[in-house]
Parts: sequence; structure tokens; C-alpha cells
Amino acid sequence: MAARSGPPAAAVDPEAVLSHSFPEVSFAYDERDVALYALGVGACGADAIDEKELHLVYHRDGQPHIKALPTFASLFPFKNSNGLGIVDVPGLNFDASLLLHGQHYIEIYKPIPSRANVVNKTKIAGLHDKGKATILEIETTTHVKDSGEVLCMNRSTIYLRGAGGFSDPSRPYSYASYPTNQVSRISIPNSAPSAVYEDQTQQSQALLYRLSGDYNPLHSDPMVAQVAGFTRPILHGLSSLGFAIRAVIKSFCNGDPTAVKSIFGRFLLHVYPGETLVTEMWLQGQRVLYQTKVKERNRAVLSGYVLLKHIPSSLFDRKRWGRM
Ligand SMILES: CCCCCCC[C@@H](O)CC(=O)SCCNC(=O)CCNC(=O)[C@H](O)C(C)(C)COP(=O)(O)OP(=O)(O)OC[C@H]1O[C@@H](n2cnc3c(N)ncnc32)[C@H](O)[C@@H]1OP(=O)(O)O
Repeated sequence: MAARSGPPAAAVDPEAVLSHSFPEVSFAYDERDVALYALGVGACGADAIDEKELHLVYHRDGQPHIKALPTFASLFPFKNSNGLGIVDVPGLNFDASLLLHGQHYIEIYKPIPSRANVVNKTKIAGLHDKGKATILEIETTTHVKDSGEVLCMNRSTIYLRGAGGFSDPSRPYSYASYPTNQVSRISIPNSAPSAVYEDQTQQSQALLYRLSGDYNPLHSDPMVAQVAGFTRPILHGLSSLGFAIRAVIKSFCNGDPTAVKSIFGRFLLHVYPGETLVTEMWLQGQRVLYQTKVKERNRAVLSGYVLLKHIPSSLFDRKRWGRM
């Protein structure tokens, strides 16, 4: 994504932003993309023959195709033109070097195939003036090109630091086209988590993850990271989300990536590649609440929930015995 030069002009014209329509975008992906993504979110990172994860990166001849993680779908919005497709939105002036990913929501309607020709339809789903920042929400629905079957929907919440203050502070502008309770910040239970999963990110994690399609230099260029206020390049929010959702799938779905219906995550703080992610999880009916902390700094960096299609029967016993 190219940064605009100079400070943002009086930042946002909501009418112009909301009337923008995005072009449809077609693209294809295959198993190589699916496997590369899985490595970028740590699959088999601790054990190259992990029986709950090898199917995410490899399949032997005669076996079914490798399986796509549900969060593989989070890459689809990055196929939109001009990076994220937001650089050219009229009436939206912002400094791209200050952009952060704030939240992400995914609905999965069909298991994500390991290869497909697909089409993105994108629209603006939200715009909020937070004074010091503007929040822009982009919704991308992806369907299979030939059949028209709808696969998934991504709603990306983008936090544009320094671009707010375009409305009356006593009645700040806020628009959303969806029920906001889908993505409200979750409260972490006081009880002990049902499961805890620890994962080590690699120093090269962001350099590997970017090859899946988010080439924002914030994650690779030390100078750009410094301008954005970080001591060094930070990990993509969607890579951290991928780590957390892998933890849920391993802990509650016996490694089956098709068991997930929807996913929500709020990025609370940046992660530096090389840090250790500890994901605590609480099973509440079909929902798994989670919170991911960076072990080295003991800070929460991500929290949210995963809605499962059903509670796997193997969990009934484990639930009875409490903590896994
Ligand atoms: C199409 C695909 C698009 C995807 C684009 C992504 C491109 C990627 O390359 C970019 C990345 O991956 S960046 C890395 C991942 N993200 C991060 O590391 C951000 C971590 N979070 C933060 O730093 C702070 O929460 C921060 C800075 C976000 C907010 O902190 P503060 O400024 O201190 O905010 P605060 O004063 O607490 O709150 C102000 C108002 O904003 C709301 N808010 C806060 N954090 C939010 C968040 N994470 N997401 C959404 N909204 C958020 C608050 O609720 C508050 O609003 P209100 O006053 O109405 O309650």
C-alpha cells in the first residue's frame, strides 16, 4: 500500500466515502497458497508431523486434498485492487503509514476449498469518527465463480490514526450497516480457561506471512515501522488471528478446520515477530471465547470468539472433567 505524502487534509467526507462502490474482483488460488498461508500462521511450527496440522500443509498421494484453515478466507479482501482497495476511496484522506488493523470478523458459509476460482464483492460497512482516528469497515463477500455459491464474508475494521475529527465532537459521526453486537468487545471470564495453548512465533514470521498477500511495509521495513511508532516491524494482525484460531481448532475441534462457523477478533496491541503467543480459551455452548497474550510482555494482544458449527462429542467428557 502506498502512503500518501504530507499530513491528511481535513480528513473525511462521509457522504463521498459511503457512496463509493468497489469493482468486483476475480482471482484464483490453489493448494500452494493454502499451505503457504498455514505456515504463515504457525501450522506445524513446533512439530513438522503434528497429526492435527499436517493436513493443513501436505497430503500424500491418494489422500484427499489438504484442508484450508477458515482464516485462509481472511486473505481474500487483499485481492481487491490497489492493495486493500481503500487507497482510492473518494473523501477518505489518511496517512497509510499510520493505518492499523483494529478488528476482523469472518463468516464461513461453506468449507473453504483448497483450490478455487472466486469473485469478491466489496462494500463499505461502517464509518466512525473517533476524534483521534477514523474507523473504516470494509465488507467483502466471496463466491465461487462458476457456481455462484457464496463461500464467506470478511468484515475488516481499519483504524486510521490521525484521520478523525471530521464531525461534531458532541455527536461524533457513526454509521454501521450491520448489527454491531456481532462484533462487540468480549468480556473475559474470571474462571480458569478451559484450554491454554502456547505458540512461538518466529523472527521471520511476518516475512513469511506477507508472501500470502499483505505486503504492507509496516511488517517488513524497519524505517516504515519506526515512522508508525514501533521499534521494529510488527506482525500482521491477521497472522496473530490465524495463530489464535489454530489454537481453538486444535483444542476444541480435534484439528478439523471445517468445524468453524464464524470468527471475531479485536487487535488490542501489536505483536513483534519472535514473541510467544499464549491463547487462553473458554468454551461457552458453541462459542469459544479466547484471549491471546504475549508471554514476554505479559500483555493481551488479541481477544474475540469463535462460533463452532456444533460442540464435538469428544468434548462432552472433557468438559465434565474441567480444564484440558
Ligand atoms: C480489507 C482488509 C483490511 C485490513 C488492513 C490491515 C493491514 C495490515 O497490514 C495492518 C496490520 O496488520 S496492523 C497489526 C495489527 N493491529 C495492531 O497491532 C493494532 C493493535 N491495537 C492497538 O494498537 C490499539 O488498540 C489502537 C491503536 C488500535 C487503538 O488504541 P487507542 O488509540 O488507544 O484507542 P482507545 O483510546 O482505546 O479507543 C478509541 C476509540 O477507538 C475504539 N477502538 C480502540 N481500539 C480498537 C480496535 N482495536 N478496533 C476497533 N476499535 C477500537 C474504542 O472503542 C474507542 O471508541 P469509543 O470511544 O467509541 O469506545
